[in-house]
Amino acid sequence: MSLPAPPDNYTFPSHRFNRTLRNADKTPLVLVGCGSFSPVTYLHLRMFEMAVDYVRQNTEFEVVAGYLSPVNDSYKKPGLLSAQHRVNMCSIATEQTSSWLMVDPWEAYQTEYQRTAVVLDHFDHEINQVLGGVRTADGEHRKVRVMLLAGSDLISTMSEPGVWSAPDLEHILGRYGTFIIERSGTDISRATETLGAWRHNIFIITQLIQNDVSSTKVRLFIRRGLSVRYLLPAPVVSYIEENGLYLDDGAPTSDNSSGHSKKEEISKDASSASASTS
Ligand SMILES: Nc1ncnc2c1ncn2[C@@H]1O[C@H](COP(=O)(O)OP(=O)(O)OP(=O)(O)O)[C@@H](O)[C@H]1O
Ligand SMILES: NC(=O)c1ccc[n+]([C@@H]2O[C@H](COP(=O)(O)O)[C@@H](O)[C@H]2O)c1
Repeated sequence: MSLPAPPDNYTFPSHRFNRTLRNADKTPLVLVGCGSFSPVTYLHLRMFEMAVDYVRQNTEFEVVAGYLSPVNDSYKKPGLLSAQHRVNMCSIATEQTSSWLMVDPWEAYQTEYQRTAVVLDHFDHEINQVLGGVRTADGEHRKVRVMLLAGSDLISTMSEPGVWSAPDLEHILGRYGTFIIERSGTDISRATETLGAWRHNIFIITQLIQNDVSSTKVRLFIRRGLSVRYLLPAPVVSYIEENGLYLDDGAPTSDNSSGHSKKEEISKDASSASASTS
């Protein structure tokens, strides 16, 4: 797939990228979490920790980096605050609470919505072509595997007609693969039953300590004047308070007033994707 030009002044964040593989027998892996992150919560950050534990205990991969990729404003999901605020909140959360997570604003700062398949291609390009992959302690080059990290609610939309194009599913699940964090309210076996062809590339992670925080609930609490402390990092709570975010339903979110639903938008993108890839 062809990649759009990078946003102005863009550089791929790699300051926390582990460029030397600890175990030369393992395959280097980068986890990419795509989502609205409006706002980012502790659960979003924990998804990466759960994935790292799962990878270490159950797979032949070694995680060398983890990225949050906030979705573009054109996604037009209700409650989607501007990309700038969402990127800022994700950056505050990762820089102040994690030693290895990074935020990539490439997708958020594009001039239009970018499908997840294209976002994964962007990561693959930056990591394997531009950075040149990683090396073992002996200096041997290794290509890095890029995989999507998602909750089971997102994966269940892959069986809904019109949300993802068939070529995109093949691209995401066949070429890259995914780690799925189970989420209460989604039946994981039903969510994945139509994805059997890519079973070898789909890893399901059980939440041993159930956490059903969602950005929607956080936004609702803020609107009602309820505390959201300890649901998201304290510096993110301060950022929200200082900027008066999420106090009312509409402003100052990104423009979601055009009347288009998320599904209509994605469906439109997905069909143009099918047309361009077939
Ligand atoms: N409680 C949770 N358990 C498992 N996965 C989650 C949970 N919350 C979010 N995710 C996953 O995090 C990713 C980013 O999601 P997103 O930013 O849309 O969060 P959200 O909290 O579901 O947002 P919203 O409430 O605005 O729909 C998605 O893959 C989603 O499935
Ligand atoms: N066709 C697609 O590429 C497609 C479809 C639906 C959601 N997504 C992605 O899923 C992520 C999370 O979406 P939600 O916030 O709606 O759960 C976003 O990054 C969005 O871009 C991609």
